[in-house]
Amino acid sequence: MSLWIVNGIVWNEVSGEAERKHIRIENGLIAELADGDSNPDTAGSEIIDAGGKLVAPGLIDMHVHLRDPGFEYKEDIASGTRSAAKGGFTTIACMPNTRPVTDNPDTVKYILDKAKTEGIVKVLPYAAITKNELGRELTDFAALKEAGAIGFTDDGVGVQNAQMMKNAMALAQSLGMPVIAHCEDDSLVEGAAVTEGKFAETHGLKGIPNESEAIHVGRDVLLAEATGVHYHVCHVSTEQSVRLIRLAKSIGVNVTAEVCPHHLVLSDEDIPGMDANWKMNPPLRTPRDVQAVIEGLEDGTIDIIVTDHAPHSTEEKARGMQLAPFGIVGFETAFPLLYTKFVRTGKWTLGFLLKRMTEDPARVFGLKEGSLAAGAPADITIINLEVEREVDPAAFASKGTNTPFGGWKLYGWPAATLVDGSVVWSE
Ligand SMILES: NC(=O)N[C@@H](CC(=O)O)C(=O)O
Ligand SMILES: [Zn+2]
Ligand SMILES: [Zn+2]
Repeated sequence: MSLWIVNGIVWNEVSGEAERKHIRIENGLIAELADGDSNPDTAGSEIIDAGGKLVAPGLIDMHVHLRDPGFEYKEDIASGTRSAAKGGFTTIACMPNTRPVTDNPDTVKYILDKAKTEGIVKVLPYAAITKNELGRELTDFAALKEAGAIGFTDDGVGVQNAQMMKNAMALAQSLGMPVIAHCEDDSLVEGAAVTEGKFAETHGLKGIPNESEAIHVGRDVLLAEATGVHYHVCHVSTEQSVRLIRLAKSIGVNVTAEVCPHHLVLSDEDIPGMDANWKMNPPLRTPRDVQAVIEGLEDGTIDIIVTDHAPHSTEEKARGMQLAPFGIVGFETAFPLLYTKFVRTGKWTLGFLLKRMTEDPARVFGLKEGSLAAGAPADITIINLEVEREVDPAAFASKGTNTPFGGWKLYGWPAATLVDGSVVWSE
């Protein structure tokens, strides 16, 4: 049976304007975008009336933590994909810092199987670069690719040894797979919880310096140049990293990069006190860094936006700034935050924001999703741009409530999410 989404507002990249359209879906694929003034023949079809809401390609998040297997008290594939769908995401790529670490084909298969039975959005697993993410021994890249892994990363920790990273890149390159890097030199961090900057100074804390991230970016773009691999930088947070990626791109290195909403809207000077809901890795940086990552995203140095959704339990986060684990949840605030802070204020067009969360991640990782073109999978998010609501962590679909954005008043709330033409979530 066909499905019509009528009276939706669709962003037209060519004209740079929003237009009213009716969308026909057949067999889980986009079949047709009809003019909003036309009167389509919907007889015998199912109909969703978007009622003037935005109809966007389903959002794509290439950096998330589903915590399954092993840390299901923080999140699992059922709760994590529900949280994603509620945030408007239809494809998510999950990190391998699970228990066991996703460093073996069985764990990749477990994630894919469970996503099929209990997940409600598309789940793409990454596999670890090194066994147990310990940085000592490479995993079996060929077997992990065969099992369904889409790339290799030790997210959560940096690969400390340059030769290990070079070997990983050469092997990934030979298999046509990307290497995705959490950039952090352990010797420069040593137990610090927040960035070097005003907050650390005021509270007499040791800070995490910008170089701890950028030194890996610099090393790795050289190794990417030498090996030719597609090298993707995780959660860019510093001015120095942006500068290095910009230079590497200018000389043709095959490098791409991502940034998180929190690094675009918050600096260390916004941290209200010793509250671990403001603790994540990389940490909130200085206002100067925030400006640099915004500019990097705007000029294309940074390709995509990801949430780095990193749920932890209330008990873990209650251990305080110094002892609590790093990470904040992100699915259910990402779009409203960026829409409210950058689009409603006139800094970005709606098209710019949508592209960085749909078409660009699809391009960078070679996915067929991320577009409303005829023939594309009917992964769709219907978003209410006009209603203001308060962020209520207690109402999250995620098991995690660890967010610094509780109580923020935002616009741009998803109203319904479709995957392959089926409604998987609606308010
Ligand atoms: N970002 C975080 O602060 N934490 C992530 C790890 C990571 O993304 O490096 C986690 O797994 O909790
Ligand atoms: Zn990371
Ligand atoms: Zn992460």
